[in-house]
Amino acid sequence: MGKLLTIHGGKPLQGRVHVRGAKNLVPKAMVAALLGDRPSVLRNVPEIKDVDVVTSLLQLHGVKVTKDEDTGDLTLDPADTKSAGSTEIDAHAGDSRIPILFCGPLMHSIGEAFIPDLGGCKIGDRPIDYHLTVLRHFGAVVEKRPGGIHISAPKGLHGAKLELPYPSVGATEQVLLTAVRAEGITELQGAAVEPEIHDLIAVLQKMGAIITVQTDRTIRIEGVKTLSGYNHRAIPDRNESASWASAALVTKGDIYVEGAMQRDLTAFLNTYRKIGGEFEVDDEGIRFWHGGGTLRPLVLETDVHPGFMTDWQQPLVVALTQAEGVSIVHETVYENRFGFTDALVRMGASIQLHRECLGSVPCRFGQRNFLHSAVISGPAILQGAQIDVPDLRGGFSHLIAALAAEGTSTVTGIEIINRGYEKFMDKLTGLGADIELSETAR
Ligand SMILES: CC(=O)N[C@H]1[C@@H](OP(=O)(O)OP(=O)(O)OC[C@H]2O[C@@H](n3ccc(=O)[nH]c3=O)[C@H](O)[C@@H]2O)O[C@H](CO)[C@@H](O)[C@@H]1O
Ligand SMILES: C=C(OP(=O)(O)O)C(=O)O
Repeated sequence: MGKLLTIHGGKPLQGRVHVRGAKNLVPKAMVAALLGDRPSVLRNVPEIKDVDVVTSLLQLHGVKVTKDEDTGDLTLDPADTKSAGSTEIDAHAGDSRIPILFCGPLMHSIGEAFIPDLGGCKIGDRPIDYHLTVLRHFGAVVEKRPGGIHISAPKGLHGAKLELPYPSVGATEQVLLTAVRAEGITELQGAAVEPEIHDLIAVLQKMGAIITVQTDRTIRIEGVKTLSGYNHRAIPDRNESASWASAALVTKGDIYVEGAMQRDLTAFLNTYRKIGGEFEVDDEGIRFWHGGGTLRPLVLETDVHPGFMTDWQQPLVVALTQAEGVSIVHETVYENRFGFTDALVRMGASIQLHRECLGSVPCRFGQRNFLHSAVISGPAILQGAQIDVPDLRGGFSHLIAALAAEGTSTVTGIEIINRGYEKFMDKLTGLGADIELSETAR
């Protein structure tokens, strides 16, 4: 049995939501706890599926994970870390990309790791070649096994001079989580510098790591023999914050996002202002609202930090369907992140996809036959439709389109949205959305 969400559109979302720790940091900080010789405490942990998946994987490896029922804080005790069977690991890996980050910590603590084939959003091919290349440079031996890879370090792990072909977030985290306890110095050039990476570095520094971040995307790590635990409050989820901001714009609403942090949303806020969204920042969060009148079209390119984050793109495209005129969006991070626009077109949006790079940000997809640029003409009157959620952000985007549409929409596959949006149904109801949940035979 699956869930069917019925959405009666046309009501502005109004009120307050609380955004907690970032999906793109919390599970990684949980993995970092494996590197310590003492328990760690992680605060501001959201109730999302990716946290459940990592909790199960850590428990399978002998890590004691205890949740404080009042605060939700997690205590992670790695004292009894052990190997786990590949079949069990596979069964618990879920739809997440985090298992690949267990490589370094498990090799340091038990000498080997089985990494299942990864989940995550199907928004491109998402290879793990950078991860495997850097791990081999550290001295790891990688073997393909049914359902995943086995990785070991028979001669130990040593520091390395590394350069990423593209500033991959995951591969940068792979380097950090491996280099901190490798013997000697690691220098990584071409590193990703997203706020979640800085927060992971803060976690590792609390544990005793020595990490320097230079202004030219170079990260230098001096390996240490042992690390202790940490006590850390995770940075708030900037991607969830941006999603609620887009929801306010699309539904002509007014949403105060408690926990939203201006510093990590600079590029988003600039774009929001240019298209006609209003916002007001205070110490606890940011209020986002539709400023009245018509929204303005925009030329936008996604990019690595400090550029416009790819995970903000999908909800913002829904807002651009409501702008008066032609907008152009060039997606340069993932080759296949516009699949969700099919449903928007069925709802009445005018969106054409192109293989060419419609922009100037250097992009790996231009000559490779990927529909990675979108031309959006608005404003469109959206109509309710039947929708099956394709991926996390695409799913949230469909929800806000349906909430703004005339008539009723029915949405299946909403479970995916739990990967990154804590209690999104409760939050939508609290904002006045007219929605009902029922069971379907799917
Ligand atoms: C759990 C998590 O934190 N997910 C985020 C993380 O994903 P993730 O860490 O998977 O994203 P990456 O930054 O690694 O990917 C960026 C690009 O590099 C490519 N690539 C990556 C690794 C590799 O070995 N080979 C390769 O070619 C990918 O296919 C993609 O085109 O950063 C992305 C970019 O900010 C975000 O959209 C995701 O929300
Ligand atoms: C692409 C995303 O996540 P993941 O890397 O977990 O699939 C996302 O959060 O939008």
